Amino acid sequence: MIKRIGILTSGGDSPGMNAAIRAVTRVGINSGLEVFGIYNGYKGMVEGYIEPLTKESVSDIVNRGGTILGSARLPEFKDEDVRKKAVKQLQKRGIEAVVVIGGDGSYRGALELTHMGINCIGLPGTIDNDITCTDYTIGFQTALETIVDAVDKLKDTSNSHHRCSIVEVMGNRCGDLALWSGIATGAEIIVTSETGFDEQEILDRLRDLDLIRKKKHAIIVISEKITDVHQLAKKISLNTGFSGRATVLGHIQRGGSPCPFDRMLASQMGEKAVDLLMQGIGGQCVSIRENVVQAFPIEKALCMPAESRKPLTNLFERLG
Ligand SMILES: Nc1ncnc2c1ncn2[C@@H]1O[C@H](COP(=O)(O)OP(=O)(O)O)[C@@H](O)[C@H]1O
Ligand SMILES: O=P(O)(O)OC[C@H]1O[C@](O)(COP(=O)(O)O)[C@@H](O)[C@@H]1O
Ligand SMILES: [Mg+2]
Repeated sequence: MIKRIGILTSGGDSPGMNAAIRAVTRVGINSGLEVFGIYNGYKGMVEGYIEPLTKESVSDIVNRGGTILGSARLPEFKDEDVRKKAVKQLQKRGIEAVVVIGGDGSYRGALELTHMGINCIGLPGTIDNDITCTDYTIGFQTALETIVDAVDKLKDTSNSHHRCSIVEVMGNRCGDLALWSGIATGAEIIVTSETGFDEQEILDRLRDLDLIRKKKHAIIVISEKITDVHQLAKKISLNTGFSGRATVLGHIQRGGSPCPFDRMLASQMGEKAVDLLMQGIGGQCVSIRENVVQAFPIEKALCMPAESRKPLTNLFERLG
């Protein structure tokens, strides 16, 4: 039976990571384990920035955004020699297993560590919702709320000025934040890597919305890394009846108090991670599928093709 586990947060932070840290710590301690916080992701693991966590040290964080453990990206962790240093740091402290809260990159690190004898369980902490084996990642719903709030506000001012507002949202090649928020705010156009980007089609559609549909404003929600939204705004001003304005929401989407759904998800997933480690299981990640929190092999999770969002794209078109 294991006695000591570690916990870390890695990659881009997400609201709900703290709730997951709290759940792993409290469930772990209540199950007779000693729990160690590993600071700044894999960087802290390599450097030995590791300290014990107590029930008290995770008090009052269930509602806080960010991560009390800090997060970092350490590309060198792909190097086996660097990982060996990390394993030594864990062994020195008798830490036999680790809960890794992060996205797909962090999962790769967790799998490598498991292969090196440190059982790891991954929890999906990312706003992007780009972990295919889970219906929702911890932080996605909160980020969605932030985006919806921002778009609602932009809608007001766009309406007053006969404007087209382009709102660029995060997602790192996953269009879920754009698609969900576009539907929830009644946007006129949604652009993701799945829908594709055709500038001419967008300009034609905006002219139609202006001249035929007599719309007072238009909202375009677009995923990051698709086009230069400021240039697009200029083209809209030049070629349609709307004046174009672009807003890049940026890191504001990553902050804020987690919504109840994310707090619940983080708590349930944290509990599951501890239970798995106590059964001697590693190399798995926790997911929620059709409302059931369950384990899934990381190896499979990393090569699972993204589910088509066609049904939601169709819904969006039928709502137009
Ligand atoms: N192939 C890999 N092998 C080992 N560690 C990795 C690998 N890919 C990523 N990592 C580690 O995970 C960290 C976070 O990955 P990243 O892709 O930036 O964020 P996320 O986990 O949120 O997707 C990286 O900085 C690196 O330390
Ligand atoms: O914080 P950075 O380094 O600017 O990275 C921005 C990226 O991180 C994210 O916010 C979250 O991505 P990960 O969860 O995979 O780290 C992406 O949506 C975005 O592309
Ligand atoms: Mg990622």
